[in-house]
Amino acid sequence: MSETYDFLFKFLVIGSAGTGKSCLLHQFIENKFKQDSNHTIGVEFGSRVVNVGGKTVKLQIWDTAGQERFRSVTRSYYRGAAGALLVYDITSRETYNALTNWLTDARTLASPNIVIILCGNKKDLDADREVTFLEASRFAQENELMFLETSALTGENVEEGFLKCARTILNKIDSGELDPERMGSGVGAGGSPPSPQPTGPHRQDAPYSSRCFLVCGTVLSAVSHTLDHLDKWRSLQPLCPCVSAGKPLSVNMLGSF
Ligand SMILES: Nc1nc2c(ncn2[C@@H]2O[C@H](COP(=O)(O)OP(=O)(O)OP(=O)(O)O)[C@@H](O)[C@H]2O)c(=O)[nH]1
Repeated sequence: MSETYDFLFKFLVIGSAGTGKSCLLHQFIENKFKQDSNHTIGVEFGSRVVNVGGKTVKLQIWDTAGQERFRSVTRSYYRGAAGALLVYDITSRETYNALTNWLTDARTLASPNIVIILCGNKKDLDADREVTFLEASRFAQENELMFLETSALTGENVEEGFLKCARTILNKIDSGELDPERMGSGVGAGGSPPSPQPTGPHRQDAPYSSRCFLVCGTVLSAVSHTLDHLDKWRSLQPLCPCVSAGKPLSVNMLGSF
């Protein structure tokens, strides 16, 4: 059955490795905590239709890997995002200190006007807290971000985070500040999803070349070629026109990297 919605928003979930990005996405989509979450390889994807301010909005959410070695791949998915959850772990000052870099990437590669909500995740681990609510809210204020502390484990504020971001984007559309018709706005009208438009070697107009597979190989080199990992890879495959244009990936090809 096809879904109907008024708008489609492209969202990113960004932040350092281990902050709980995949668990936040899972909690939002499945309404439960993702047990045994592994590091994301490249980019994963989820979507959910929500009602915000009387409108039906489909959120197309890209969960990016936080590990540095995937940074060049994940950066190519920023373009055209309307909103982002910027995640740090309240029990890890290191992940908080990295926020400025993530923010710069989002505003440079997605759009200077991207709507960002800062999420201090693992709120349930208050006893191990390394970052206070007050300092993070100051950081948010100084950088014009919305801010919430969340817990992917208990579900606290997870829905609120995504909805707050969506509501702000809708308000910008209503006020005329954001033109949904503009290319790269990250907003699509009902039934016409904005394409992911990755840049770099995966960009839509890139002809097939060995270089494309080399980049894909960078992702794959981090993993052994078990069927489980092949499934992970397949979640990226439709986004890479180099692969989808008649060059299906096989276990043998994986083995050749
Ligand atoms: N206590 C607690 N643990 C959490 C929470 N969210 C995630 N975790 C744990 O934190 C670890 C990392 O979670 P992930 O969701 O895989 O982290 P990630 O940010 O997606 O990591 P990368 O994919 O490497 O970027 C896992 O062991 C989770 O079980 C939370 O809200 N509370």
